[in-house]
Amino acid sequence: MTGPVETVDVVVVGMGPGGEAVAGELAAASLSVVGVESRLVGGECPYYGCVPSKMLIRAADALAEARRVPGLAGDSSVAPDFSVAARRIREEATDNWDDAAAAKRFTGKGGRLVRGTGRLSGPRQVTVAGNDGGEATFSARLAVVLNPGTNPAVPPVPGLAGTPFWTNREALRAEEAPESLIVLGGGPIGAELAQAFARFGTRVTVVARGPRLVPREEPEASELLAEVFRGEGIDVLLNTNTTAVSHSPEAFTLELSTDTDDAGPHLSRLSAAKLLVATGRSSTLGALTLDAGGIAWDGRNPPAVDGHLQLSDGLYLIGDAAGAGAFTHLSMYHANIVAGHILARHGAEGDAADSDRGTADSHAVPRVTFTDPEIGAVGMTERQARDSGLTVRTGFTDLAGSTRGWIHQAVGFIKLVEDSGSGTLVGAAAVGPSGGEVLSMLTLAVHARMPVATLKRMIYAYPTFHRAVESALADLH
Ligand SMILES: Cc1cc2nc3c(=O)[nH]c(=O)nc-3n(C[C@H](O)[C@H](O)[C@H](O)COP(=O)(O)OP(=O)(O)OC[C@H]3O[C@@H](n4cnc5c(N)ncnc54)[C@H](O)[C@@H]3O)c2cc1C
Ligand SMILES: NC(=O)c1ccc[n+]([C@@H]2O[C@H](COP(=O)([O-])OP(=O)(O)OC[C@H]3O[C@@H](n4cnc5c(N)ncnc54)[C@H](O)[C@@H]3O)[C@@H](O)[C@H]2O)c1
Repeated sequence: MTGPVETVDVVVVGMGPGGEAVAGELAAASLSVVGVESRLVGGECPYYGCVPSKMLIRAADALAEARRVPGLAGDSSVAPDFSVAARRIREEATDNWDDAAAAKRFTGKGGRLVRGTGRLSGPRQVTVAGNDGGEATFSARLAVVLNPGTNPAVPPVPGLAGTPFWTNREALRAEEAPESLIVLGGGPIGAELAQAFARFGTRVTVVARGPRLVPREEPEASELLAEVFRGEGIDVLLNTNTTAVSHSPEAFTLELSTDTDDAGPHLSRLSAAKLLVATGRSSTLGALTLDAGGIAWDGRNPPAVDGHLQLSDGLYLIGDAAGAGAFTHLSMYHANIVAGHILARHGAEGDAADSDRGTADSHAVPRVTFTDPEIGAVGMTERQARDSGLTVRTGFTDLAGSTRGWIHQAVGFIKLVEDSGSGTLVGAAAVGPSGGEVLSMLTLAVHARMPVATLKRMIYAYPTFHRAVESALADLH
């Protein structure tokens, strides 16, 4: 049973980066928009994700750079103070995890913010269980946009539940660097935070279940990162299952089982002051009662959307929850497409504006893992390209062998993945200092399906990091 139903133009459930963008644009275009948010307007990225993690990483990289002075420019001594970065995160980035400014940004555009948990109660109807205990139901004339994001996943390791482990949310609220830290999971969250804490003096061990760090990236990136981590004093345990966790006031203790090639699993025990669980994300779709909106869901994979991100007519699913990648830029890209589609449907912008924004295209999604070296990548890895049936040529160049790489004493590489049938790049990785920035030209090449022949005729400034792209092109074979 629901109470009286209020009719508005658009309801957006989940005000993370994509939700906030679509709701804000439509409200500014004078549509009546209700934005529903159960936690913080802005979502994971500004409070517990991209922004605070990159502030911590920026600070940690400054420490690492200062430690590179010997051998280049004399002596240096570095006295890390985690509280400086923690204060910047608290005061400058998150306003002490208070979203008043973000909420005002939305309401200032004419939007109406409803704080609570939304669920579908009809194909284009949302019922909100308010954070204040009340309930409200909204029927949308034009559209319902679902942007619920994800939550940290917690693996079913015996003993883990109920211990005061960290997820990214607690780690990025830390006021001091712990003496020691076990990071469970070697994906982007685990890798970025492991290196950042280690550079502040924390003794870090990464425990990864699989055979490599950042397993979605090229194997060369995984190998290089493991080598760099070990060189910085971070222990990296691969192929390692955690069979039990216990916690005392002093420490977490993990029982580990490491797969070895020869004598069967190696059993060991590891203790540290803190435990960070970074083993992936869990879906938030269950709370949305998609079936009440006429959408069948298998309870696991995100349901399919069309090119305009619609689950059904006027019901959209965007952002991390749509399953095409968990990146802020992808959530914002979705938001732009959906806002154009809704405005066109409303008649506020013509069909031309909608077609200008296009339909969702995932062939050139860039991603950057902000470790040092930075791992920038776009499109398919070599494995993905081969598995998709393409005839593949790859080109590789070691950054250390380039002039800039040698001057800089950098480690890294450029790897190109070409579909030799079309003579275009379908994927690329730029790993090294500012790898995410070097990536931009490769993202353009993959996005625009630029012929490799054109790229080979381009002039690459000397001595830049991106000039290594020319060597990788010459290596395509
Ligand atoms: C540590 C970390 C670092 C990251 N670094 C980067 C990075 O450098 N670059 C990058 O591109 N991405 C990064 N990401 C990923 C990025 O944070 C996400 O891709 C981005 O936040 C996704 O936005 P979203 O809007 O889809 O979801 P979210 O940001 O998760 O927002 C969803 C919102 O919906 C709300 N919500 C959910 N269900 C309901 C409901 N039923 N009713 C009401 N509200 C609801 C939630 O409270 C949340 O506020 C990082 C993530 C983490 C955790
Ligand atoms: N720079 C960025 O853009 C950035 C940074 C951080 C996160 N993110 C996004 O956030 C998402 C989540 O990141 P994540 O690193 O949590 O997830 P992930 O799924 O990418 O990696 C988690 C890793 O943990 C491993 N794992 C799972 N269970 C385990 C266990 N019990 N013990 C040990 N290892 C285990 C998995 O095999 C996997 O390799 C990513 O998809 C990413 O797109 C992006």
